[in-house]
Amino acid sequence: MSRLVVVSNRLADPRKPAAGGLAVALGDTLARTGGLWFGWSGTVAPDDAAGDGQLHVRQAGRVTLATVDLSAEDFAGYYQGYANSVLWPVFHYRLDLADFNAAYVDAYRRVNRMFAARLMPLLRDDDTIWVHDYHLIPLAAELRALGCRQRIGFFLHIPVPPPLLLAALPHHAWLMRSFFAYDLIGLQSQADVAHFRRYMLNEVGAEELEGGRFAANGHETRVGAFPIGIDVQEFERLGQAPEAQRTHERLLQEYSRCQLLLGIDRLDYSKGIPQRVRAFQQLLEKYPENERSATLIMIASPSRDDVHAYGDLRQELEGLCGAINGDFGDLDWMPLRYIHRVVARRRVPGLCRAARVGLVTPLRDGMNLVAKEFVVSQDAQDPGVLVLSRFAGAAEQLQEALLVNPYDTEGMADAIQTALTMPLEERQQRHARLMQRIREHDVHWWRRSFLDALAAPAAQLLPA
Ligand SMILES: O=P(O)(O)OC[C@H]1O[C@H](O[C@H]2O[C@H](CO)[C@@H](O)[C@H](O)[C@H]2O)[C@H](O)[C@@H](O)[C@@H]1O
Ligand SMILES: O=c1ccn([C@@H]2O[C@H](COP(=O)(O)OP(=O)(O)O)[C@@H](O)[C@H]2O)c(=O)[nH]1
Repeated sequence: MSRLVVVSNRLADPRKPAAGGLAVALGDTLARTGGLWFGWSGTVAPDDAAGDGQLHVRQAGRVTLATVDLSAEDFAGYYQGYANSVLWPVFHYRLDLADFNAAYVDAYRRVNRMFAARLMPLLRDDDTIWVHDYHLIPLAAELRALGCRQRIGFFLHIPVPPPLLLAALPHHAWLMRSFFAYDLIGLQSQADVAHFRRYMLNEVGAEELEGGRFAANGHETRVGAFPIGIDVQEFERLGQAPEAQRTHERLLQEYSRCQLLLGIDRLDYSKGIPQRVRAFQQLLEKYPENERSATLIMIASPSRDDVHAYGDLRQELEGLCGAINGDFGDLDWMPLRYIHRVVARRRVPGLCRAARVGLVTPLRDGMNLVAKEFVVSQDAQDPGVLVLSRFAGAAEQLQEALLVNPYDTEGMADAIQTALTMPLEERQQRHARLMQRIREHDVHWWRRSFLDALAAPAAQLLPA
């Protein structure tokens, strides 16, 4: 059997908890298959250090972790710059937040070339290479230029915007053509596949062949939707462990007179956090029976702090939360608990189980694994209700959630009220259907279906 080589910017030690869906999912995948995980070490080398690109190799269970450092200049230009100030906002439909600084794309190319050069000597002939996410779109082209002949698959964890938005990227033609160096491209949803297809046909002039294949300039690639899932069994085990149980019991005690609403996100403008807070405020105004009862716990863990737009968001949010607590709070009740810290993953199931309503309301999101974790954490006899943005990738699968438009404050407040007052039988029915879908399409299904498609002959049809 060929060895799996996973390449991603962000790594996690598969034996440790991690915030961020990509690291969580890849950790779960590699813990099962073993293999090599290659990417950024998370370290920015000081200017006088031996230099960027220094390779560190260590073993974590069955997984070999091979990581490289970045220089301060590359970290700023590649990670904070092109990846998170250009690609992230554009792919999340936020052209207004994009910073098209010409130096960023140079750093992005440089780091992708450096990654390819460091990875190449570690590869074996029969390896299967699986590259992840927007940080590394040109990596396969760089590897091919160095003579790499192994099969290379790519999975994009973030959404694909409509072609005209993509075309606003100054280097879109170069970037999008570099996808043709991959044998297979996986996207999160059918909506993403539709946008990708239209871009390839309209902007690249690619020829569409059978089975999700596209051809242009003598190269061919395949594209399909492979919605990422969670490790349901592992998450259920986590939920039964003492730490999750303790978290659950402590919350029930502390908030015994309250109905808890919960949001867990990285503090990111794509997650619609201020919009959610405004909807909660509207709930308290429009349905005053919730005063002294409905309490929103909002975990907004620190993320990409040095990127401008993230700092602005933090300020906005802190102002909003303070205003709501000031306007509605009393000596013995605060409507909102805002926590700007990472919550250990082992506590997440206990937190979710204590909540009557899970609020997952991004303006745009590739998938959103918290939506799935919330459902799996519930007591099937007395489950909480998931309020889910129709703009999260997860909404294509989780149709039995209460789907909302996060831009519609009043509509969202009404949906939260519906969730808070939903009869037990309806909650049970919705939960059972959601569980079935999440179990069927778990992280192992995701890995298997992607890797099977990558191993299959190019002409084989992709799953619809
Ligand atoms: O690595 P960071 O810059 O700290 O950011 C964390 C991750 O954020 C994004 O996660 C995405 O992947 C999830 C799993 O597929 C998906 O559910 C979510 O919708 C995406 O936003 C990013 O794509 C990752 O590269 C980051 O590691
Ligand atoms: O304080 C936190 C915040 C998030 N997470 C985990 O990080 C992942 C977030 O993944 P998601 O797909 O929802 O969003 P992303 O952050 O990747 O955009 C989920 O597994 C969360 O349980 C966590 O463990 N602690």
